[in-house]
Amino acid sequence: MPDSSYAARLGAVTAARGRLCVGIDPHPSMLDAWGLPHTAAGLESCARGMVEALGETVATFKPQSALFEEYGAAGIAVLESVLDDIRAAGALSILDVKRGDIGSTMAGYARAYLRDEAPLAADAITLSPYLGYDSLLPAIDLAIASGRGVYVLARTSNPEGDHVQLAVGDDGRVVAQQIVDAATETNRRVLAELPPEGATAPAIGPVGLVVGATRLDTGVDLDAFNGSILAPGIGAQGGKVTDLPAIFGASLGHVLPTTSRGVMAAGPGAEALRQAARTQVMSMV
Ligand SMILES: O=C(O)c1cc(=O)[nH]c(=O)n1[C@@H]1O[C@H](COP(=O)(O)O)[C@@H](O)[C@H]1O
Repeated sequence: MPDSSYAARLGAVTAARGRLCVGIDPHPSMLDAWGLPHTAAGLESCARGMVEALGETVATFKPQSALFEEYGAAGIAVLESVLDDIRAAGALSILDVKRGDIGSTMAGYARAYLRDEAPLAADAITLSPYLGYDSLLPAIDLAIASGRGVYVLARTSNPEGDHVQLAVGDDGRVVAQQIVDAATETNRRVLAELPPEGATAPAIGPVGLVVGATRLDTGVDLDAFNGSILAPGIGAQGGKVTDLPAIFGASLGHVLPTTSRGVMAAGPGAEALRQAARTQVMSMV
């Protein structure tokens, strides 16, 4: 089990390395660009090459599970190696699996990714709340118990999400705001139960949110939110690091700006990848 909470480890690694989260999305088109075959061996060169080039400078990596799963057992084996590489490099892994299920089987997904002995154990995973925020509780509870984190989709980067996420509920709040408020409440409960540690106590809880960086007006109020915010959509989807202050305002300090193809497209050369990551970080200041 990790020796401290996800929030504490995230705080330490981002303080040392900055907040950029680099996605590992080995699309077939990315393998083509890197001159690699569409095989598990090509996948391995690409995905592990990303961590080899950036593992000691980037704080968090977000491998996208489907792009490994498409190679079957061999792809899953590569994903396990990538998660090990991230750990060995002193970075944190946010495995993008977007899981969401009824409670009883949600517990199975939780064991698959959030249990110490799990071959695919990550520091955090992404979750989809479409079956109801409370259906995610088995994963949230296991994450809390095992010093891990979760990121719940609230306001996604794609335009097709609007009709669900901006639908207005009985109490006048849009669905995305209900997710933000539910996550805030979970974090408040967890933080209230922590022993008083004074200045060393983490200021944020284990439940993060995904809020895309592709629009200036997210339609949700994040001011009271007390968790980490994953902000994908930078680069290939049109989001810009320079827009983050306008999008996130007072919550900016909790944001992990996230890009996958925006860095990967510079590969396969390690120095070119490092330069692409540096360029993203420099435009954040
Ligand atoms: O949960 C995610 O990571 C995610 C949520 C979202 O709203 N939008 C979004 O793009 N993502 C993921 O973030 C990554 C974006 O990749 P790029 O567009 O190449 O930077 C992909 O793995 C997406 O699945």
